[in-house]
Amino acid sequence: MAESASSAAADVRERREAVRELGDALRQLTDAAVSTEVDAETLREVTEQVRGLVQPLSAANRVRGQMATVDEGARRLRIYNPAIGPGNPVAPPMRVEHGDGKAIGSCTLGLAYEGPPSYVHGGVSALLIDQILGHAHAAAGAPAGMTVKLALRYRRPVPLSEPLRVVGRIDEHDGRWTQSRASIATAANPEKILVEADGDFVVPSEEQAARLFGKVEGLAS
Ligand SMILES: CCCCCCCCCCCC(=O)SCCNC(=O)CCNC(=O)[C@H](O)C(C)(C)COP(=O)(O)OP(=O)(O)OC[C@H]1O[C@@H](n2cnc3c(N)ncnc32)[C@H](O)[C@@H]1OP(=O)(O)O
Repeated sequence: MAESASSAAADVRERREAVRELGDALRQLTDAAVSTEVDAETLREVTEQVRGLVQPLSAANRVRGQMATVDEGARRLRIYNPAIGPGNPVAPPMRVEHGDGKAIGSCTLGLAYEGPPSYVHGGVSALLIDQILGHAHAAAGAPAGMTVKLALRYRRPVPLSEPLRVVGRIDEHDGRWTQSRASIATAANPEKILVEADGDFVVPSEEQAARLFGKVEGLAS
């Protein structure tokens, strides 16, 4: 029994590693796809090859309402999270550390995240900010809730292809409700704030949580 449990755990670890490798390969592919200038014939050849990859992956899959079997609980490691998940090709992925009651994220964004030419799309900045504020709750020891308000000020454009520093912290904590603050700067010039944001988060009540998430399979708290 103990042996089969440890072999199941080893299998999940192995799949987790493979998911990360696939995520890395897909990010390379995405970067190549949004920066390519090859001719139409080459584009169509590659399209056929990529279509051929869908079926093997879909042979066993999950749908809405099922947690990924490679996740580690709802709050610890979400491997397909679109901001930090190494398995999600949409994710840069941002790496997050905690220090001094704050959450600090690092990432470099390529052409897949371009908005104004050579700068980051404003919606991508909002994604990173929302995520870092989630981690700021953990860094401050506050219960993690859901974003109910996010206000961003885009003070200067955020450059592509430069290491970024994303910082989030909690200002006020009152029961289920928190007020928080975040910023984006380049790692090279962390004092010059490019984007700043205020966010309000609310922890769903038991009744709200049951209504929103009660039917999700594999959801560990
Ligand atoms: C390891 C880390 C991983 C970190 C993982 C990182 C995760 C990334 C973070 C991503 C987060 C998201 O994107 S979340 C996805 C985007 N957000 C959403 O979809 C949320 C949608 N909104 C909702 O579903 C709802 O607003 C709920 C369920 C969240 C809340 O319901 P509600 O009806 O709006 O609010 P309600 O129950 O009235 O409760 C509000 C509570 O807050 C209090 N409250 C409200 N305003 C204030 C205020 N100004 N000052 C004090 N308190 C206030 C109220 O008194 C009440 O407390 P009391 O009187 O009851 O005590």
